[in-house]
Amino acid sequence: MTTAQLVSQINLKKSFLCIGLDVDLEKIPTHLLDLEDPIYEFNKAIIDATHHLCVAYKPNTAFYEAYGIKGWLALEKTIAYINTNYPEIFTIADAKRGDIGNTSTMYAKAFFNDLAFDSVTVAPYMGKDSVEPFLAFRDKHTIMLALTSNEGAFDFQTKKVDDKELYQQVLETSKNWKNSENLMYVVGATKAEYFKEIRKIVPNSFLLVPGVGAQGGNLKDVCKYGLNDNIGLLINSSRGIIYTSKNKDFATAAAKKAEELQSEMSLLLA
Ligand SMILES: O=c1ccn([C@@H]2O[C@H](COP(=O)(O)O)[C@@H](O)[C@H]2O)c(=O)[nH]1
Repeated sequence: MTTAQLVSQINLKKSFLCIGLDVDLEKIPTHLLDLEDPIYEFNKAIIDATHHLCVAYKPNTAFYEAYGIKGWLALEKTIAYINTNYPEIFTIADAKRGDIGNTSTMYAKAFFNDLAFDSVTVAPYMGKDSVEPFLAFRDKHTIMLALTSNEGAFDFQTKKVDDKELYQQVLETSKNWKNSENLMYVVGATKAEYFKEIRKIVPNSFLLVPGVGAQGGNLKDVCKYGLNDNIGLLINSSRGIIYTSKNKDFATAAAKKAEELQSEMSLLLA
């Protein structure tokens, strides 16, 4: 999916919501556990109930890898289900990869070619030659960690390097990499006070913003400086939406939560 197509979906749905599909078997309704593939059945129900309210889904691969081969198959089936039934939805593999060049190429092939995700998250720590293999996939998007939502973000990301904070260096440096127009960045909703500065460095880039909901981030605070002429934001909520109810009504309960966020977004876009 191109950025223009993503923006057009946002305008159509009046939503820049991304729903995180972080499936934990201990948190899903128990009646699903009797089924052949509970993870997939849970996702399918959530997707069918919420696809009109969001523009993106973000499975975090850890929640699938934790269940071994069954988990990976459920991930494969989930992304195929979205691509087949809701091709207008932007898909994000939250895998936080990045390695020496030839290894990164294999990661990129796994998520872009084999699983057919639109995008994958990568860590910038190993630098340019670890990220450019992802950027070489011109019709895909690479979403690089810039300033993360967790407390530990302050351990390194805000430390000064050559007079600038490390996350600023990451943003500025990456703009010069080959095919950098395919880059988006992760910035945590819990770091709302940094968005003004971040928008000075990357005014036009899309930002994937996790941390609304369970981590306490606030949509309005992020939008104050985060929105740009192209909207430029994908706001993620995972636990805050998908685990609203543990009963048989879990999918409609999730849709209700998603609708609350979508309504707030539609007002901010008006
Ligand atoms: O800085 C980051 C980067 C990634 N994440 C991921 O986003 C979701 C958030 O889930 P919630 O349940 O809405 O808190 C999860 O997959 C994280 O690994 C992040 O939170 N912060």
